[in-house]
Amino acid sequence: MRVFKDLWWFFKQEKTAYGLGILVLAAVSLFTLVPPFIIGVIVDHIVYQTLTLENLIFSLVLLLGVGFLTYGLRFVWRIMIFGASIRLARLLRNQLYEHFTKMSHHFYQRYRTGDLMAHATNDIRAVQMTAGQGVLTLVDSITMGGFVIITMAATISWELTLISLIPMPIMAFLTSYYGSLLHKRFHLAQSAFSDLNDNVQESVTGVRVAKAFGQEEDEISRFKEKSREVVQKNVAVAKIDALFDPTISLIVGISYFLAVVFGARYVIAEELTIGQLTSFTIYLGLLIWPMLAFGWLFNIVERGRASYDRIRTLLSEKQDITDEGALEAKKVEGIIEVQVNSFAYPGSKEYALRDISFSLEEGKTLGIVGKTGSGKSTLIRLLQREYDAMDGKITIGGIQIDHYRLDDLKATFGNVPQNHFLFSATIADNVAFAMPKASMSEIINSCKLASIHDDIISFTDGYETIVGERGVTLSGGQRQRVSIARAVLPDPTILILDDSLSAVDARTEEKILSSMRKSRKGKTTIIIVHRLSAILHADLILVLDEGRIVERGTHSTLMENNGWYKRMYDQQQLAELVEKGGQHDAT
Ligand SMILES: Nc1ncnc2c1ncn2[C@@H]1O[C@H](COP(=O)(O)OP(=O)(O)OP(=O)(O)O)[C@@H](O)[C@H]1O
Repeated sequence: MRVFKDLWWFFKQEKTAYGLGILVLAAVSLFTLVPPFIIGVIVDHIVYQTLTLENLIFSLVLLLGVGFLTYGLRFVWRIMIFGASIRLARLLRNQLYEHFTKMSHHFYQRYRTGDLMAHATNDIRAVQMTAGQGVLTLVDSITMGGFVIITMAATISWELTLISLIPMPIMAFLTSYYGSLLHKRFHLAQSAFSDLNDNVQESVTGVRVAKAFGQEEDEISRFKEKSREVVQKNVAVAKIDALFDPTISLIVGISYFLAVVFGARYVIAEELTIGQLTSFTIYLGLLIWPMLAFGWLFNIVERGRASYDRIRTLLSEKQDITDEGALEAKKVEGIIEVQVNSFAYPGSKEYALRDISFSLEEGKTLGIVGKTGSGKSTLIRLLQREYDAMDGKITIGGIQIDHYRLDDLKATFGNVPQNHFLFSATIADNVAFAMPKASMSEIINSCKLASIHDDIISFTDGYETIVGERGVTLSGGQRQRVSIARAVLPDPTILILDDSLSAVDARTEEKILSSMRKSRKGKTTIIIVHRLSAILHADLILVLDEGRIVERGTHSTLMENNGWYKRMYDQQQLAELVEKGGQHDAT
């Protein structure tokens, strides 16, 4: 029952709904006691042949009246209690969603998407059940059960009541035992479901890779295996679930047996009337629901507790990048100065960056190159404050980046990440993602800048073309250019292109870069590339290797250096020449 204590904050917040709902529920329990009583009285009238038409009509009207009243009241408590539980689900869903959106990359590395989805659906449903069905079963088993037992004992026979209730403690013991078993098995079923969710999510996302490698059969059999596991674990839950009802029916059956055997003896001894025994057996029938409710209560509460614990654990995950210590709102601008002595990713022992120091005047272009895994993306992640835990400091305009507000910092950067993502929406909406109020001409301008405008207008629906999940209807190069258009639309103070031109040909790349040079005059641009011809005009080029800067300068100074940069540049030039069949480009 601890979950009720844990959810107390919500019950307090919804005290009117729960207070009224519980009162009405109790009133319904009270009114339910009336019909068995009336039936007992009518039976006695029949037995003693004292039934008059007036008596009968009066009793029937009373039965009808009580029937209609409980009908109305049942509607009211449902709206009150179940309505409140739906509001709790909405509240938790919103809290979780808000929390997810605030969490950093590190969080998403630790939790699998499938798990997070399962928490946001199944767990919330289980908590909603606790706040709705759970409260209902708790209140109903206490009020209805209590009222019925008191009425039986006070108005009919306390001895017969005691005898008929003898099997009850066994039921309490069994239901609590089943409850704890259920909790364990439910936990396993839930994690198997999370696993399956994860598997589906990964398979759907990677379906093209699976097809390309002819791995469909393997994927299908992996899925079947996971699916079989989920079924197995859920059957294990269902087996315990299935024991609840028969156990309760058996115990109720024994109660009936005791009531009829001993009740008949009381009737023969004339200590009870037949009408009273009739009422008694009907009351006993009324006890079935509270007993079932009692059994279900364990079930619901066990699930609710496990789910609520998981949700709270998620919600208690601290945001690792916060606004704490930030100044008042301030535009982020000025010279970028980086002094990173060392940085390792959380949980990793290896340093991803070491002794990185450079400065970049506002409006200049920085090129970052180096072998794969040399730390290029890491450097720009630190610059955008995606990770905090580093030894060193990064300032923009003389102010440490963690002294800026996060919103201000985010508004400064336009980023085209390596693994860009297009939403299942129109191209125009995708481009305007960071600036939903952008005019159509602004959207078109940024698409022209990204050299994607001509492609877009060649589609039947032009800018209204819907791109599928992750942009499956567009080619890799087109998707890259839509992402570039999205990043340049707000005309960011600092634009970052992280290997964002890899899928376009050299000529298009040059076209995009030269129009950017024109349109972004006076604004900072950071370009990470593998094709060195893209950064010939950069004001500063850093060559990284194993997390350190091994060369720095402009294209011409680096060429004089005779190091990795020159070797790489010459190699790439040669490769390009070979590609063109040994012909120098005349254009
Ligand atoms: N989230 C992470 N957690 C732990 N280690 C990471 C993480 N991201 C990158 N690394 C490691 O940090 C090092 C630098 O990676 P980074 O992505 O910065 O390289 P890169 O130069 O951008 O490579 P590429 O050219 O392939 O994009 C690599 O050894 C990589 O394995």
